[in-house]
Amino acid sequence: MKYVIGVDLGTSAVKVLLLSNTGEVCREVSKAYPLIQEKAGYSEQDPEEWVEKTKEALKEILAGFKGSPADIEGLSFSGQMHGLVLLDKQGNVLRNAILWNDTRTTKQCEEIYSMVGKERLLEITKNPALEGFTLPKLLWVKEHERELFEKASTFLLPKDYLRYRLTGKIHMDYSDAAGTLLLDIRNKVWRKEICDLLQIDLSLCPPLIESHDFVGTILPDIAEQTGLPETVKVFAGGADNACAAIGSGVVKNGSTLCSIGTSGVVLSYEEDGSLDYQGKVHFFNHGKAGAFYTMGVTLAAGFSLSWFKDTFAKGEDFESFLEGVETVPPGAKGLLFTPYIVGERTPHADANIRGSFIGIDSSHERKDFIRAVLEGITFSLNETVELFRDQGKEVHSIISVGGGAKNDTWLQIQADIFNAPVHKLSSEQGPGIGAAMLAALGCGWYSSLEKCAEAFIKVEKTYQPNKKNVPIYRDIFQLYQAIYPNTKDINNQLFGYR
Ligand SMILES: Nc1ncnc2c1ncn2[C@@H]1O[C@H](COP(=O)(O)OP(=O)(O)O)[C@@H](O)[C@H]1O
Ligand SMILES: O=C(CO)[C@@H](O)[C@H](O)COP(=O)(O)O
Repeated sequence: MKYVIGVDLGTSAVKVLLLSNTGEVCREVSKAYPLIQEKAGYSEQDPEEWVEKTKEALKEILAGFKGSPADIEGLSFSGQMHGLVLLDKQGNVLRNAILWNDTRTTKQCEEIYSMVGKERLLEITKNPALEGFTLPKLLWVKEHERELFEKASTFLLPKDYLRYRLTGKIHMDYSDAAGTLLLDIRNKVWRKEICDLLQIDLSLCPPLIESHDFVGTILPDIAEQTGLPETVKVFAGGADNACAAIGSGVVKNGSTLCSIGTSGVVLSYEEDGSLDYQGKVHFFNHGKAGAFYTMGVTLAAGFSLSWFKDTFAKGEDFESFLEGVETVPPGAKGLLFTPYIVGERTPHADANIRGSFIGIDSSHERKDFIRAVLEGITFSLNETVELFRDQGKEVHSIISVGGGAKNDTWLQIQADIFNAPVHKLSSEQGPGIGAAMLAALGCGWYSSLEKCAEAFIKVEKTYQPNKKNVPIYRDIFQLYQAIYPNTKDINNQLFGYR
């Protein structure tokens, strides 16, 4: 038996999976790290934490592994997207990473539009300027931390930095580079035109590679610290959403994915880069070479639930926290929640908007609030499902992955609100499985990701939409949609008090 490892560098934790060549998940270890939120709108992490926690997780995987370490052939990565890691000439980290859910860069997004032009930006990158993307973060550091910026020799995204520390090699793969706003996504080159207009030195952009490309073997000291053999081949890996697509079999036309991690995304496969969504949804390179995907993003999906738990039920585990939500009727007895607790992306690209509970009644109990949070997150994701349907995409069924796919009631709520069967896979770790599949492809075990998907991906259970609940949720969704326009102005006025 041969094995591969998938490392998913998430926002809440790094999750390391060991899979056999038949796609069985043999070992799984997760190590959490904190967010650093210095003020409202800021979100950072210390890259050293990613490295330390990954080494700990790998060591634990190896310690409990019954087979021979020499049979572990390959390793690849999936990573939270967009986060800016700045390195100096010696490869040292210059500051904390500024993450995808950090929204301090509204001014820099305006600067991008005024220097590059909205139309031109869309033409090259197929995406609008959003606070979460990497280029606005680079501009923020250039403006606010000039001295530090001048020391920068290259920038990386989170999993690229981790790969660099494990192999000593500096690269970025296309699926993650697509989220920087510097990549011409159809021609797969860094765009000098954007760099020049914004006075960013093109040499800051690292060499580009495909997600399944071989990068090198792991460094001897990493092998020694983790127990991995020095022969393990490392492959580039991809953006976590591209990897979640691979790990759920979204590698061909007509398949849709819902991934609920810290963020939440609804994602659809695109064969080529020709369709024009006018920037209403994100449009990125897939981890499958030559393909693309479109997706809408809820900034605080799982994060809304964990925020509510940590604030009002600190220390409780998710299982006991979610107990009883299945007894609350759809609509949480007239209680609605919007998950805009760190701003929003799809369909409202608005860094200032904040969340609401609407309809609080003295009869409401804790479980009603929790149900309202689950429903609100799902309504937000349904905005993207509806956007896809409006563009003529058929959403026949949806594969659900990520931490949010651990709970039965939530999966049923997804089927009822999306009005489509929802498939739960044998492992909810879509991004980690996708990373392992890239390693399996790189090792030459399979001739294509499609062939690998046939072996690695198994549907465990399907949740059919409940005929009674679908029309109830359809009506409540319209009320949910009315909250954004009615709270936008109030939130703008509250901004100064945050
Ligand atoms: N048992 C559970 N039931 C429902 N949701 C859960 C459960 N455990 C974790 N989650 C949700 O999953 C999220 C983490 O998912 P994960 O895919 O690990 O995120 P990330 O990749 O961003 O680190 C948490 O924020 C939480 O809301
Ligand atoms: O910003 C995006 C996608 O554009 C996020 O989806 C990040 O990629 C973080 O992912 P999770 O940690 O929530 O999986």
